[in-house]
Formats: sequence, structure tokens, C-alpha cells
Amino acid sequence: MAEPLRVVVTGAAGQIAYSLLYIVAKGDVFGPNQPIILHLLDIPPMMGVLEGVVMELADCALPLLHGVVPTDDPAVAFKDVTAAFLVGAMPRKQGMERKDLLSANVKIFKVQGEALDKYAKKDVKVLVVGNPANTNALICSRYAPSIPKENFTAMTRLDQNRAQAQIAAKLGVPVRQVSNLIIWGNHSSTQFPDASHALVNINGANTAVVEAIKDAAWLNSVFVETVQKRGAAVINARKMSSAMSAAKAASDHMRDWFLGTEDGRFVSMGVISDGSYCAPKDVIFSFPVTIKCGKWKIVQELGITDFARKLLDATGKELEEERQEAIQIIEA
Ligand SMILES: NC(=O)C1=CN([C@@H]2O[C@H](COP(=O)(O)OP(=O)(O)OC[C@H]3O[C@@H](n4cnc5c(N)ncnc54)[C@H](O)[C@@H]3O)[C@@H](O)[C@H]2O)C=CC1
Ligand SMILES: O=C([O-])CC(=O)C(=O)O
Repeated sequence: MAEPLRVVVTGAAGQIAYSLLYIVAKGDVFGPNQPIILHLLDIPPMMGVLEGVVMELADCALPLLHGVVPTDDPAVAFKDVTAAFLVGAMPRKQGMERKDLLSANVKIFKVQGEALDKYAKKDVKVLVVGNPANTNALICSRYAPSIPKENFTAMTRLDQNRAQAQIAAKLGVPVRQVSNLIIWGNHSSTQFPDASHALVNINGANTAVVEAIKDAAWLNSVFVETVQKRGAAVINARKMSSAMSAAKAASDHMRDWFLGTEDGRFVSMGVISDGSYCAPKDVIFSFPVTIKCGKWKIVQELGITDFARKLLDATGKELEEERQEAIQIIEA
């Protein structure tokens, strides 16, 4: 059997982690033959709760889980890790936008960037879930200069999964038959969920979703807004933000990054922008990517309509504004 991988989950006593830890520990992310040691980071007042999570992980009797390291010390949490799920951050409440969390959360990602830089493996793959995820990931990367920028990503997979589920429901097909939905830009209400390159597999043949749905008005309005506002809809209903679906999306994101995307399918990830599709450079922008051997690559030369262009520009502008605000908060 392979040597165990060290995997850190921050916010380990919180609600997303409560679902995520089980998915990771049972082998759904790093594969059924890869043992892991889980490093669990939370803040000092949560150590009692974390103790309960550690008990439950033991009681799951999971064969791939070779060790658990609960801690409130980033130096211990990030030591020699190969994968980092950065979940620990304050969630928004009803009526807030995710960027309203910048002042509460961005400093966490500076500290954790510094700790990753010092203690993690240099090829560590980092997924930022804590909101506002794109800008937190950018700040984290800036404070970890010895780790390649390509190794810092933000989660828009939940938006992609939501988009896929909306299209599957509209067409009355299982979700697995729908692929290649794109989330462009920020994990915020300016994101652009784009179905114009998506495919649906009906009776073994791929058809464009646009052709199958034959309702451009729905795709450009109801569909886009439903996905943009889904996080808020869950908060309004649950009085707490999405957790089960966020944990599933985080595991999908990391699994695809480690194990690769299927031929002919692409997925969306917030990655450092190189200016592809005229997105602003040096922000973490969600693009369609394919992944091979642990490296993501932006899918190029997809057609962009005038409608799409406007939405891509708006979400890019918001990311530039968030970057500026984050730097001001950190330097204040
Ligand atoms: N990118 C995405 O698609 C999604 C992002 N989120 C975001 O994920 C974050 C976590 O959400 P929940 O688990 O529901 O929140 P939660 O409040 O249940 O848990 C957060 C945990 O993080 C811990 N924490 C706070 N500061 C920390 C630090 N410096 N180091 C380590 N741990 C720390 C807290 O003590 C708490 O246990 C929120 O910011 C939320 O908005 C939530 C859903 C989807
Ligand atoms: O909406 C929120 O604040 C939590 C989140 O990011 C999501 O559910 O997409």
C-alpha cells in the first residue's frame, strides 16, 4: 500500500468539515488505495468540539484513515501536508453578500499562507472554500511565495454542481448525463453560470444543452439567477449556509485535481488568471479546466457571446475591487 498522505482540513469543528471529513477519510477523494493522515485545525475555543469529531472519526473504523492530528496550531496543522482544504472562516448570514466577509476572514488566509509557505510540502494543492473564496485564495498564495501560484485554487464546484442539477431537472434526465457547464469568475452573485458549451447525453449521443432545452430566455435569465442566488436561497431556508453540498463539491474539486478529469469533460475551478478570455490578470478567476497528472489547464477557444462578455467583465471587475479591498484590510 502507498505511504499515507497528510491532508489538512481547517475549520475542522465546523459544519462543512463535519460532512467533508467522512468523504475524505473513506477514500472518495484520493482513491481507494491511498491511506491518509488527517490534520484537523480549528481555533482554541473549538478544541472541545473537535475532540468529539475525532472520536467520531475513530468510531467510523475507516481502513484508509491511518492517523488524526487535531490542533489549534498552524505549525502542526500544515506540517508536511500534500493537500489543504481551507474551510475555516466565518460564514455569511441572511442578507449579507459573501464579500461582506472580507474584513472578518481575509487575515486568516494571510496567516495560513505564511504557515503553508513554512511547513507544507512545496507541491501542496490548496483549495480555499472559506468566503469570499477567490480573494482569500489570492491572499493565501501571496503569503506563500515558495509555493507555485497554480497550487492555490478557490471553490466554484458547488456552483457548477448546482448548474448541472438545474439543467438535468429541466431536461428530466439524471445529473450524470449533463456535462461541461461552466462557472466563470467569482464565487459570488456576479458569477456567470454558462450553459452554452454544455452537453446532454441522450440514448448514448451527446447533444448541446442549448439545442435540447430550446429556451434561450430561460437559460439567460432564470437559470443564471437561480445558480447565482442558490447559496442565499439555502441560507434563507436553513438559516445556515450550505454544508453538505459544499463538502461534496470540495471533494469533487480535490478528487479531480489529484486524479484528473475524464476525457471530453471539463470542470470549473477558481485559478490564478493568465488573462485568458480577457479576464483580469492576477486574480483568482473561475475558468473551465481539464486536469492531467495533477496539473490543470484552462480550456481555450470557447466562443463568447456579447451577453457572456458583459457578465465576464462584471465578475472580473468585482474580483479586482475585492483584491484592492483585501490588500487595504491586510495593510491597515
Ligand atoms: N466556496 C463555496 O462554495 C462555499 C463556501 N462556504 C464558506 O465556507 C466557510 C465555512 O463554512 P461552515 O463550515 O458552514 O462554517 P462554520 O462556522 O460551521 O465553521 C467554520 C469553522 O472554522 C473555524 N475557524 C474560524 N477561524 C479559524 C481559523 N483561523 N483557523 C481554523 N479554523 C477557524 C470556526 O471555529 C468553525 O469551527 C464559510 O466562510 C462559508 O461562507 C460555504 C459554502 C460554500
Ligand atoms: O452562500 C454562502 O454564503 C455559502 C456559499 O458560498 C454557497 O452556498 O455557495
